Amino acid sequence: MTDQTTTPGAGAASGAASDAVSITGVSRVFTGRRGESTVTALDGIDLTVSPGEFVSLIGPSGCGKSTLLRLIADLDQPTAGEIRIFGKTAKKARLDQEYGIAFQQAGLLPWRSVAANIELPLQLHGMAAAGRKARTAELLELVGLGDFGSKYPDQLSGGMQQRVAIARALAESPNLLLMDEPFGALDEMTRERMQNELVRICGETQAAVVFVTHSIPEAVFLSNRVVVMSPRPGRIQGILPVALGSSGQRGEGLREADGFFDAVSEVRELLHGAPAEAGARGVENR
Ligand SMILES: Nc1ncnc2c1ncn2[C@@H]1O[C@H](COP(=O)(O)OP(=O)(O)OP(=O)(O)O)[C@@H](O)[C@H]1O
Repeated sequence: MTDQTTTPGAGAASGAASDAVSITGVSRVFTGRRGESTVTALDGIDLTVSPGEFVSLIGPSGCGKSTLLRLIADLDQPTAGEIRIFGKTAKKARLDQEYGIAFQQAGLLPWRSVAANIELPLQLHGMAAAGRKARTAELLELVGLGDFGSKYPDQLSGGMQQRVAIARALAESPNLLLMDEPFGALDEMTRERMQNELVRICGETQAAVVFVTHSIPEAVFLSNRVVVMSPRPGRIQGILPVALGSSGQRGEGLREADGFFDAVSEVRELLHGAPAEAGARGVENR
């Protein structure tokens, strides 16, 4: 994870191959079935994410956070503009498995053991059994589930299931993780524990992360930069660098630190700078 005192990648998108993600002039307009109604979900988005950088997207419900993540993941295509991942088109990056994805629902296969869930992408891409076994053991340790490989998803708590999903997303050592509210369904205590875990994992893997959340403290705790989006049409309202130290310095104590509260307030103020009509509905202050 990069030091937050520098803000790598801040400013206009460069499109350089060295950027983990480069988004230039991206818009997404959804058109109704008969072409009569249109929704401009995103308008003129410019953003770069540097290798190893943790960037959160936050904003009112419906401002286009998930749409932006889906465009990066090549699950949808922009109406205008360009997206590059490590210099590749979104499609090429998807085919080359440049990133891992984790969503709110862990999405595990209930009939496969924890280890078999984690090794699925490796199996699909033809890795030999011995290599898969070794890599899976490594990943289980990384997410703190060393003793749970033979269990089945329904024998695990929600937080443990989410850790399995993260391990699976990391299976092929991607340099980029795309996460859409991965902790949204967890209780507050589990959620904070998972945030601590994610900070540690990112420190160890040095993966860049684009993370969608509704929680301001979660965004501040995890991120090098917080991208605040405005209500429809989704635009970037502002980008806040979070100077709270490297992953090693982001422990439990940070949640009580003055700098943490200050950053939370700054994000809140940026959010409230959004047009008052839509307010910041759908954003949690906890
Ligand atoms: N496939 C689609 N067809 C039509 N409209 C869509 C489609 N996907 C998203 N939208 C619209 O685009 C806008 C942005 O949606 P999106 O899900 O990206 O918002 P969000 O910020 O992730 O919301 P939330 O915080 O509630 O999850 C919304 O108005 C939504 O209704």
